[in-house]
Order: sequence, then C-alpha cells, then structure tokens
Amino acid sequence: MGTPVDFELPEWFTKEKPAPYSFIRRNIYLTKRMKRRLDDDGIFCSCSPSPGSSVVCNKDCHCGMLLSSCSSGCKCGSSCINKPFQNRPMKKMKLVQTEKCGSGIVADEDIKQGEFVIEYVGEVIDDKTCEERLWNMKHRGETNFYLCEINRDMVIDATYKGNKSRYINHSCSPNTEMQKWIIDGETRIGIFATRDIKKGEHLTYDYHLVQIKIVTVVL
Ligand SMILES: C[S@@+](CC[C@H](N)C(=O)[O-])C[C@H]1O[C@@H](n2cnc3c(N)ncnc32)[C@H](O)[C@@H]1O
Repeated sequence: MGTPVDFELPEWFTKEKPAPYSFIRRNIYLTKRMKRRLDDDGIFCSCSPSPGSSVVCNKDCHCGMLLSSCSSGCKCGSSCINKPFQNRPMKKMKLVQTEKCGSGIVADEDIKQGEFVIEYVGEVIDDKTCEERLWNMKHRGETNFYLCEINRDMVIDATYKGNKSRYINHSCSPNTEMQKWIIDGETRIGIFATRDIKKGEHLTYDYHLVQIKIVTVVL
C-alpha cells in the first residue's frame, strides 16, 4: 500500500450540480443511420401558396397531419411552415434546480399550445449498446436516465451528449409532449407544447414509465 493521497471529488459530484455533458445541435449516430428514401415514404402534400396568405401548409397540410416535415418532393415552396425542426427556433428556457427532482427546465418566454419547443437530441445507439450503458449506469448507482426510444432497435441517449431537453422532468399532467417526426426520411423527436405555457413554468412531459424503476415525484 502506498502513502494515502488526499483528493477531492469534483464539485458537480458533491454539490448535486448537473453532471457534465457535451452540448450538441443534432443527433450523433453511433449506430447505422436508418434513413428512408423520400420516394419510399410517399408523404407529399398538395398545398400551394394562395393569394393573400403569407404562409403555406397550415393545419390541413397532409404532411403535417402525418407528422412528416414537408420535403423537396412537395410543391409548397419557401413559405411552408410545416418544417418545425428546420424553420422554427427552439424556445427560450432556463436550467434550474428543483426541490425533489434534481435539475429541471423552466420556460423563459411564453409558449403557445402546439408550438415546437425543442428537439430531443443525443447519441443514437442500438438496443445492445443501450443495455450495456444501462447496466454500467446501474453499477455506478446513477439515478438519472436520459434515454428516449425511437424504435425497437434505436434509442436516443442524452447522457453524454445532448441539449437542454435532457433536463425536462416527468409529470402525469404535463405541459409538453414528445412527437416522432419524419424529417427528410430521418426519424427525429420533437417536444411540443400541449397547452399555453407561461414564462417561469416548469416544462414537463409524460415519460410513460414502463420499465425504468424510479421514484417519481408528483409534478
Ligand atoms: C431526463 S432526466 C431529467 C433531468 C434530471 N432531473 C436531472 O437532474 O438531470 C430524467 C431523470 O430525472 C429524474 N426525474 C424526472 N422526473 C421526475 C419526477 N417527476 N420525479 C422524480 N424524479 C424525476 C429521474 O431521476 C429521471 O431518471
């Protein structure tokens, strides 16, 4: 045995500060990217600019109804508003410490029902990697999980890389929801407001908890 050495745990560990992660704007694929060809989906709208209206592809756009972003195969042109991930900026939001759920997110501006709030981004991993990561996290005694399933073999993991969406907590009466959108053949997850949200309100969505056993606090 050598001489004992003094060491200090990093501040984020001792002071319940959020664990470090790298900020990313778009998903990073650690698994094979499943991109469908535009022709395969066959989701195109027949919207076209109408005189007197500055926007195209409002509520009756077929692509929007099918949670598919308009693509180059549509004829709607540059004033199309059915491109939530590409054209609409994410909402202003702030990271805060909550009393019982660790970190959380509050809106830093008013948000209207139906508006795009933020994209859930992270590393896209397959089921096997997800299982390995979960196993390691369990061994490290971690309690915060940042996983979101895209399909049976694809999970977005925002543990090490992500954006502020990773801090949005669970609630059974949430004010946002996750929606799976097809953007140019790629499945991406957006968080949208399910009601009007006032500046300062906590943002939450329903995790639909099935397998991950966590003690949830009623928000
Ligand atoms: C996506 S993270 C949300 C951010 C997290 N609170 C943090 O401090 O980084 C999900 C984790 O937050 C915690 N969490 C989220 N909502 C919760 C709730 N309603 N009650 C208790 N814990 C919650 C759980 O530990 C969960 O695994």
